Amino acid sequence: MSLPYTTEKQVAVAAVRRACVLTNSVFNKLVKNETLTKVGDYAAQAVISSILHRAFPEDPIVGEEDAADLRAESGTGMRERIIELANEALVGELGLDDNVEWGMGPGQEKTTEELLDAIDRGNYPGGPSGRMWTIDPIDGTKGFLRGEQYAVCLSLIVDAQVEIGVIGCPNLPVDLSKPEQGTGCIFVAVRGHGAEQLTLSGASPEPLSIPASTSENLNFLESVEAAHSSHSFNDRVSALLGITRPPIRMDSQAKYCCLARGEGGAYLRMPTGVGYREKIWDHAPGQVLVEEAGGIVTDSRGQPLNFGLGRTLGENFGVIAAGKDVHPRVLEAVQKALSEEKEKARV
Ligand SMILES: Nc1ncnc2c1ncn2[C@@H]1O[C@H](COP(=O)(O)O)[C@@H](O)[C@H]1OP(=O)(O)O
Ligand SMILES: [Mg+2]
Ligand SMILES: [Mg+2]
Ligand SMILES: [Mg+2]
Repeated sequence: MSLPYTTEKQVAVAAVRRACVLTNSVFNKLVKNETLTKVGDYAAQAVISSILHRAFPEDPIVGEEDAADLRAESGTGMRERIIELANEALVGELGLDDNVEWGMGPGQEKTTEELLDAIDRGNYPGGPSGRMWTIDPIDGTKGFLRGEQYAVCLSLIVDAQVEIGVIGCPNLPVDLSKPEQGTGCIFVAVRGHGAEQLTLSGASPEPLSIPASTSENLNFLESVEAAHSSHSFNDRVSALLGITRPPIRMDSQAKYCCLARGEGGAYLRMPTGVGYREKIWDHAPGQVLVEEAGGIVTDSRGQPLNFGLGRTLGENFGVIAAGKDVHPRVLEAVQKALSEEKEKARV
């Protein structure tokens, strides 16, 4: 029997690989010299959306970016730059089995209008039923611009359940403890069929599973940006758990990837203020990856993340991702820290 979603998985990995080549070249050509933010985000969404559309023309897409500003822009050459970069990524030879037999070999150059439309195809509002893809072309834009961690993130959601997650991390060491081994990995999970790490060229799959953990070898993975998740809350939870090791801070869903391969031990993301709603593209690929590596992903109340409510996670409050043995302990400590905060606010 063939594995489910074989074509979807191949197309998704091919799309993420091409987008990673693109974002790498955007960084080297543009970001290093001038701060041209958003070029990589637009171009990568155009590439991934074009590849998905060729393979699955009926599938709707929930993408982070839209092309409204880009259509209105004139005189800066930004739009031309994006079109050129996207076309380079679409037609370039990647030198691997780029699935020509699936109709997925290098594509044809596209017109400006076609690529702007491809970006705008990410405007699907989401919802509880049917198939949809989520794209975060560059997750962790702040990390990308700093030359640190970022991720190209793609998922397939079917009836509100994440079935496939693919996360490309061009700057992530193959092994955090052995930086000399080089950087660049792609993480892939198919629901019910495990999680694996590939090289950036899509080769050498290694199965992933989260090892058992104790407080001694536990430390939190958390955002670099204090505005995106509360560092002080994590410090309190660490203290309650007797964790002495400092947190591992990194941008993007690379945190889910590290967790899935046994680095860190828990990813805790608590909101910093009222009002921000987490986006489905920021968590869908990470959720299936961690679950397929044997972990648990919930919000801070222990509720599953709800991917069927539209473009955001709705009422889900915070995220706790951890191995099976660690998750209940973190959840309990989070509850304790939350009730301490409430108590403090009362007096
Ligand atoms: N106030 C906020 N709270 C939580 N996440 C946020 C907030 N503002 C932006 N984000 C999102 O957090 C993600 C990055 O998380 P991290 O800091 O862990 O790498 C980005 O997708 C970013 O979205 P955006 O790209 O729209 O800025
Ligand atoms: Mg993001
Ligand atoms: Mg993004
Ligand atoms: Mg963004």
